[in-house]
Amino acid sequence: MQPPMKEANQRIARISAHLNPPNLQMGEGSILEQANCRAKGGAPGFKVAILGAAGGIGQPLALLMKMNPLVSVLHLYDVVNAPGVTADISHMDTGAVVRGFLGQPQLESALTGMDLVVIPAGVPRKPGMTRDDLFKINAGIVKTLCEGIAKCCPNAIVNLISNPVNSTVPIAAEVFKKAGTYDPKRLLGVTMLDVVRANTFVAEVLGLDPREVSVPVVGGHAGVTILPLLSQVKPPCSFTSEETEYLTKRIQDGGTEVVQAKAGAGSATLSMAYAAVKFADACLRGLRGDAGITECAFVASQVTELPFFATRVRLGRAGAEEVYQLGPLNEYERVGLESAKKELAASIEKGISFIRK
Ligand SMILES: NC(=O)C1=CN([C@@H]2O[C@H](COP(=O)(O)OP(=O)(O)OC[C@H]3O[C@@H](n4cnc5c(N)ncnc54)[C@H](O)[C@@H]3O)[C@@H](O)[C@H]2O)C=CC1
Ligand SMILES: O=C([O-])CC(=O)C(=O)O
Repeated sequence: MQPPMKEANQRIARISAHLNPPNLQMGEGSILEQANCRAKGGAPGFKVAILGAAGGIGQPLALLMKMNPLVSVLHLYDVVNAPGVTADISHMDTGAVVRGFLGQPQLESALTGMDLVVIPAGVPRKPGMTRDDLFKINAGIVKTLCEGIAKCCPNAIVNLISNPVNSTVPIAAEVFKKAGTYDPKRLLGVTMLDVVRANTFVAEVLGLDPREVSVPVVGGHAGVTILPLLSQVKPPCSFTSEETEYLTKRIQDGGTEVVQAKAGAGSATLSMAYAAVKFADACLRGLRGDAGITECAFVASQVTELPFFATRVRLGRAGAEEVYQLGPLNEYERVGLESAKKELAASIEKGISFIRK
């Protein structure tokens, strides 16, 4: 039976009133709450926030997270354009309820209650720049966002993408220490794109499907600190010294390859969103209690003398529950490790002193 005309008109008026752009800047009164819809995000799953959700990485990342069945609530935060991205993504007929948050005054609402916070906020490189050149701007952005996390969701797992990762992870750790909320297991620098690239490039050389290949990449996430362990590739295989040289360099320079190809229009966004979702999904499966989830990440570590280092970690309910050792290295990798540690030490120190100064 059709509702009476007056009631139907009222219902339409009530919903369309909430589709005005200002009301899409959701926080307290989300579009769903205001329109009194039945969906409240109560489906089983995890609550995930993306900080920097309107950016080159943030948008495809939001799209892919909205498709992830482990996500029940997806908060999209940015200092620009969050309402538009939120409106767009929220029309996808997948399970996660999407809410948007715009600007610093809505950061706390964006973060409250989150299980996982993914951070791709900050400026990307242009040709000729190193990742370290981004420190000046991104250090402050990461600091502010992590202060919000310490206050509103101190137990959330944090996936930090913003560059330079080798310094932003130490920055985040210092912010959390200052706030008294630091749990090293819950702070993970995302180096998954290095692994994704390594799998792809190694598969190309071997003539295999990249899905069958697994390459551990250790160290950090910039230039020589990115150290693929080609002696530990699965399935077991061997490389000529030319192949080793070519693959190591290509993996280390993968980011620069994209920056140059984009010629001023930014750095890797689509492959990064893919890698970020692959990593976030592993974290969520760990949170759910799945056994045997391992990925490489840049974490607090005792594997070397440095306080942070990327190796394979086991992901569980508490985050990075176990940090694996490097395993046997060949001579080429031992030399690479020394160069990686030298640069890493300086980048880590730079991040720490940014907060302690
Ligand atoms: N870890 C990794 O493997 C990779 C890291 N990156 C890094 O990810 C970062 C983002 O890259 P893109 O998405 O390409 O840049 P983008 O410029 O396209 O997007 C960044 C977004 O962050 C937002 N933002 C700026 N300040 C913010 C704040 N205080 N709070 C919240 N959001 C803020 C911007 O409004 C923008 O929407 C860069 O630092 C880049 O170097 C990029 C690729 C790989
Ligand atoms: O190269 C960049 O600036 C972005 C990045 O970290 C990557 O693509 O690996």
